[in-house]
Amino acid sequence: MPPVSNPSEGDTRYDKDFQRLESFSRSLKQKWRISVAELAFILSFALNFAIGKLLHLYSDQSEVYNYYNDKNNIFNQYFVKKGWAWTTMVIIFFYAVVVSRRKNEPSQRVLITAIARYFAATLWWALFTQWCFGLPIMDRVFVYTGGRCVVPDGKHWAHLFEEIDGMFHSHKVSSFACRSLRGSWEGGHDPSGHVFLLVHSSLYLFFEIKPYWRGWSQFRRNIERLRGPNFPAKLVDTLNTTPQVAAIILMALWWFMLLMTNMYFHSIAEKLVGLLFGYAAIGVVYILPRWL
Ligand SMILES: CCCCCCCCCCCCCCCC(=O)SCCNC(=O)CCNC(=O)[C@H](O)C(C)(C)COP(=O)(O)OP(=O)(O)OC[C@H]1O[C@@H](n2cnc3c(N)ncnc32)[C@H](O)[C@@H]1OP(=O)(O)O
Repeated sequence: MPPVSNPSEGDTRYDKDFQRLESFSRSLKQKWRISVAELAFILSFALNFAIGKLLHLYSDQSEVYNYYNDKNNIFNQYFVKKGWAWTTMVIIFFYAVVVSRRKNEPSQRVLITAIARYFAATLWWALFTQWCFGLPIMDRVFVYTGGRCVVPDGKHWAHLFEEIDGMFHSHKVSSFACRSLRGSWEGGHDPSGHVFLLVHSSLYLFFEIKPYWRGWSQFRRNIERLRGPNFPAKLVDTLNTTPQVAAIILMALWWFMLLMTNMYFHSIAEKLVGLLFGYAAIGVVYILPRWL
């Protein structure tokens, strides 16, 4: 029979651990102005990176190269590749519910600050992945480090391409345009757009929904209400009382897709650069103001 521990001894140990955790949480808040939950979520992307690498190294090849890291998989093509549109839809839905539930309180201030933060996050996403006074930042990093778009036939775009050894090279077209021309993106350091987008979007959603979070037990109660008949009506009801559910589902998908990217695509350095750019704007928008 296993030894039975004295319950009061267990309680004391539990109390001590709890006190330690509380004092860690206090000092984290005082020194770094972030909570344990925020730190855990921020670090979860580094953990994702480590798990992806370990799976890549130690799993069976058939598990590493699976449906979810095929470029044409549904989640990549319809979700990640349109990732900011999904994030936008979820946040609009979230604030629509929040505002509709604040019956007697004015919502103007809440909305104005939420819209300002949304535009700041959108601006950073656009500058990094779409356009930054010409090439987006991720493509600029690539061409500044010696990268080129190489196509077999670039005669029609002579002002953009230079012919070298029968192939056409350009450092003026974006990765998106290069892909459309069926060219290859060669040389240079190519920061991972996927890592950036998935981290940036998850952190943005996390920091937006966090002030409205009522704890896991409330969340569990609302989810448990989904059981039984008439699921669609109950789902609508749950989304109305707990709009965080929509954001959490999207964040779970982003975490999973990030794991696939970490398992299969890009070099370690390229993923780390994507991760740092993903952290950057969120740090400026949500954490930096706490020091002002
Ligand atoms: C309160 C709030 C109020 C709000 C009030 C709003 C008011 C309303 C105003 C509206 C204001 C407008 C706001 C804009 C509204 C939008 O949001 S509309 C815009 C919609 N567009 C999007 O969302 C686009 C999102 N996509 C992107 O940003 C870029 O495509 C990406 C994903 C960053 C590009 O990354 P990339 O260069 O493909 O990434 P990279 O990691 O380098 O990948 C390399 C390769 O590996 C593959 N790969 C990497 N990881 C994976 C993986 N996990 N699985 C499979 N393949 C993978 C990639 O597919 C890629 O392959 P190729 O496609 O090149 O063959």
